[in-house]
Amino acid sequence: MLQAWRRYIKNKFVVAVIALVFAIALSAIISLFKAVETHSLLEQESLTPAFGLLSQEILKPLYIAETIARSSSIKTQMNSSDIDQEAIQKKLSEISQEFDMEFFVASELNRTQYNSDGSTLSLELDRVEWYFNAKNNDLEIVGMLGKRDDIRIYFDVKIYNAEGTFLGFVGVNRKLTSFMEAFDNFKKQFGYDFIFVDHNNNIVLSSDDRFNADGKRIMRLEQLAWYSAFSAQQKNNSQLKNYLVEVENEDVLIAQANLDSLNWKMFLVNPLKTRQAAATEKFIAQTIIVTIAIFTGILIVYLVIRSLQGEFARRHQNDPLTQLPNRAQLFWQYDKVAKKGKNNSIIIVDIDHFKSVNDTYGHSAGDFVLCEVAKILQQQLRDNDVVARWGGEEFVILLPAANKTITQLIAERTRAAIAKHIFEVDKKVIKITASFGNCTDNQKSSLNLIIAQADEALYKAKNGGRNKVCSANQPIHSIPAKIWPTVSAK
Ligand SMILES: Nc1nc2c(ncn2[C@@H]2O[C@H](COP(=O)(O)OP(=O)(O)OP(=O)(O)O)[C@@H](O)[C@H]2O)c(=O)[nH]1
Repeated sequence: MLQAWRRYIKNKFVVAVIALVFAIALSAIISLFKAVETHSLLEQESLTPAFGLLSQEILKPLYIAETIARSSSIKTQMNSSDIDQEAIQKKLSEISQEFDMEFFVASELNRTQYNSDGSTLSLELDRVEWYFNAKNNDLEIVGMLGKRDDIRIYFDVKIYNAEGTFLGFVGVNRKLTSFMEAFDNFKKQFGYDFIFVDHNNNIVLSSDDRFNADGKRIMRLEQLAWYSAFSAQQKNNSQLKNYLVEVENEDVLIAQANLDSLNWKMFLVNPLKTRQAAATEKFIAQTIIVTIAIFTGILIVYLVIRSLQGEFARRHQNDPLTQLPNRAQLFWQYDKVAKKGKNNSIIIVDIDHFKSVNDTYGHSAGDFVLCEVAKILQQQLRDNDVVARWGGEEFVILLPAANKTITQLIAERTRAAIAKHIFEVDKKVIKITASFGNCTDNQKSSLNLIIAQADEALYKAKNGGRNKVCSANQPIHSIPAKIWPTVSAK
């Protein structure tokens, strides 16, 4: 018994270990795929708002200024020496309100700047330096940034007539306060810094204040450690790219976007250390959760299969000799019957002097008798009755919903059927009889208890001379607990 338990526990342990290893391996694979997926998603999620901000705050004013510079109505106005100031300022004021930016048009012909707020400015050589610098510059669009405390972005786009003659500028300026605030939040959330550089690799604007120009000096891209780690090819790349560079033993992810019309580049700089730690934590947490889920799943499936196997075995276990249900199945059948109602009866049938059949005619003759008796028992019973081989030369009949009188009648009829049956072995007729003990229970008692009482009655029948039917008359709850061993289905 102890050994069986040890074996049982050992088997369970092996199953658990196999399930655990399997679960860990499977969950690691799942988590890995998931982690790669999550990482890409995070990457995407973290970059999308940056590009969103970029297009909303920087590119939009630029595109609007370009569109105005190309519009034929503006060109016609600027080409004329008699500019309709009212019309042009009305137009600029409308656009300004619509897009929440300030615009101006600077005319080369009459050297006047018309602002969207209705004011004008005379473009005199000594007073308005930017105009003459920008005019003489090769760049078609000039981008500039104001001071950090009232941060604004300025774009001046050159206007030409159909013949290619320079007519002046369309200018736009936009406050970048919301851009900087949004980027500060973005930096807190994703750890990125942004850096804008112009065509000379001068840093025009950065979310890291250390890199912004302070009036005395302008920082250059080449002064940044991660840029020095770029290869020559990477430095010259004008495409939209992601690079992974190592700076002082730390991985830094750089995303580069080019603002072609301005000749600017924008870099998003992300030190990966914190993100890697977060990704590792996420991976471990995911692996643990998935492992527990898979392990629990496997164990549940295993236990369900075990229980179904037990149930199946109990239902279908038969005695190999007589093909009658065995003791385990009888218990299972009784449980079913007992749940339904009271008045269940048990008859124990014990072949008389069976030992002498074996001794006289041999063991196979004894087997033959057992099979014949089994057939007789089955023939005598109703469809719902169950006859099982209890062991040796003993049979148990379960009569659901049968009262004492019916039980006695059935037992008596069966006894008579065995007694008058002709058992013929090797052309010799063997006289076989059986003794019967029965008990009717109306309290849904355990099968062990009912059988114990039927057995008492059988004992009386044997003592009374055999080939007899005796009934138990004691109330069932007063029976001393002589418990029959139950047989497990395994
Ligand atoms: N042939 C055969 N004999 C069995 C089988 N199982 C048990 N027996 C025999 O059944 C006999 C039972 O003998 P006992 O318990 O002495 O009972 P009995 O001879 O029937 O005597 P009473 O019950 O007192 O009438 C034993 O000889 C067992 O070996 C079986 O499967 N096949």
